[in-house]
Amino acid sequence: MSLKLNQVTGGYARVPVIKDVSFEINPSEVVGLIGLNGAGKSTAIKHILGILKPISGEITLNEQTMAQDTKQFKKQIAIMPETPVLYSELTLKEHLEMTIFSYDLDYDKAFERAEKLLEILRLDNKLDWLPVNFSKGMKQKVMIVTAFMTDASLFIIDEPFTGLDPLAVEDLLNLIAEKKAEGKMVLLTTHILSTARDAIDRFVVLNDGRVVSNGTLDDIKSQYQLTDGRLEDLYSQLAKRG
Ligand SMILES: Nc1ncnc2c1ncn2[C@@H]1O[C@H](COP(=O)(O)OP(=O)(O)OP(=O)(O)O)[C@@H](O)[C@H]1O
Repeated sequence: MSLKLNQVTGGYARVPVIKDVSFEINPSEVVGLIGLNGAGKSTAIKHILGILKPISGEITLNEQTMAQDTKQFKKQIAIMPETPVLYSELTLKEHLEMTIFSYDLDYDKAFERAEKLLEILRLDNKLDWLPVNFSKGMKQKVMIVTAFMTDASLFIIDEPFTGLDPLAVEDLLNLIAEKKAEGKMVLLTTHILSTARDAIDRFVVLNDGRVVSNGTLDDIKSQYQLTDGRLEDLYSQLAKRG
């Protein structure tokens, strides 16, 4: 089981935004995709999800490309998007059911998993609520539930920490650790390195659409000579390198 990006160049309307991007994620690995605003993180994710097609290069998940079996490929990926995607006319329960149907999950087992997640995230008495009733953080929590109730092999979690309260951040970090222990792969993008650093096994640093580093925290610290241990200082170095 692995996700592999092999020399992927791609972008919008055939204008390259990510260039020659290669990295992989292995089972039980949490990879942090990091970089400045506009570095190409979301664009890379859109290629993995098949929303954008590479101009060149290849993406495989568990040795298969999306073109080989689109439905199977997509079923193996769960996404917690940066901006929650909720349907205004569907209740929380109906969102859970939509996930069950789109991932072809066993209804009872998946619903049981979802109920446990709702309890952890303190949303368990809100099954009949509509999105209009949810706060920003609650909407993000719904996205956590719909991602983590699946049996995907790759979990993509895009900038999750900004709208969540400290308890929910801790809950999410615990859920990520659980997935890792189950042998799943996690791709996490965030600017909040102080929160994420202990959860991340390997950092893939993008700058201007290219991978400029791929390594552990210690590798990154030594590459960028972050002597006082502040990982955030990486950003000013990236800005200088432009
Ligand atoms: N829909 C789009 N059409 C054209 N260009 C886009 C589109 N979305 C993003 N871009 C461009 O692609 C580049 C990379 O953007 P991307 O959203 O991938 O960056 P990011 O690393 O995710 O940034 P952030 O940290 O701000 O979320 C930027 O130059 C941006 O202007």
